[in-house]
Amino acid sequence: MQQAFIKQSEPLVSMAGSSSKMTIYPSYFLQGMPGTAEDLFLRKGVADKLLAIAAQLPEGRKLVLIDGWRSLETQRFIYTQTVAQFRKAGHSEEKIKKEMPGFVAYPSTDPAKPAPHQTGAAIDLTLADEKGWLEMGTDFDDFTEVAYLDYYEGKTELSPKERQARDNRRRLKQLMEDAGFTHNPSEWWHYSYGDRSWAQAHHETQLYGGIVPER
Ligand SMILES: C[C@@H](N)C(=O)N[C@H](C)C(=O)O
Ligand SMILES: [Zn+2]
Repeated sequence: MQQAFIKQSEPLVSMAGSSSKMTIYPSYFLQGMPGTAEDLFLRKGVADKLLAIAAQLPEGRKLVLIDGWRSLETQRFIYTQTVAQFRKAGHSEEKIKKEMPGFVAYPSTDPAKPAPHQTGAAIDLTLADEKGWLEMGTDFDDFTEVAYLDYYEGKTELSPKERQARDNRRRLKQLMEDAGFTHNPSEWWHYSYGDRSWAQAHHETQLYGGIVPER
């Protein structure tokens, strides 16, 4: 029997031009991936939370939204491409199996067990100021341990650039967690509100299921 997600009827809304303190950088569209659009969509409730975070940012600071709702086609493409990259880099099949769930979720055709971005409740994002994206220590989608959210925590010998990255990751985490989002320990850029990992972290019921309009 299909699980009833209590906010499943909530619409996806466009984030393009939604706030002067928020920009979109639809990375997968810009990389020419299949199933992408030159816009970024999120569940209305998730979008409202991000708009509230953006509104409280200091002058000159912005949120940069990199990816939100993701089609099955795009999730499949990223998954397949990343497995191929890991194999090319010489990673063992055991290492790939262990690391993939943290870096790229398995593409699901079951709306009751969706990959996080298929729900429209997961967001990849960063912070920017007048000079550009803030230092975070790695690029977006750098699938190495340096991207782990806590990578710089507990390290005593940090360069000035690494200290900046640690502090900026902390800033983003604080903003997101204060608004009720949950983080992905493997990726400093990935947060969610209302999907399965959020439900597990908050001892709540998952609010949103997948939106899988494709074959
Ligand atoms: C692919 C990356 N940007 C991402 O979103 N990873 C998480 C784990 C996902 O695919 O849900
Ligand atoms: Zn993500």
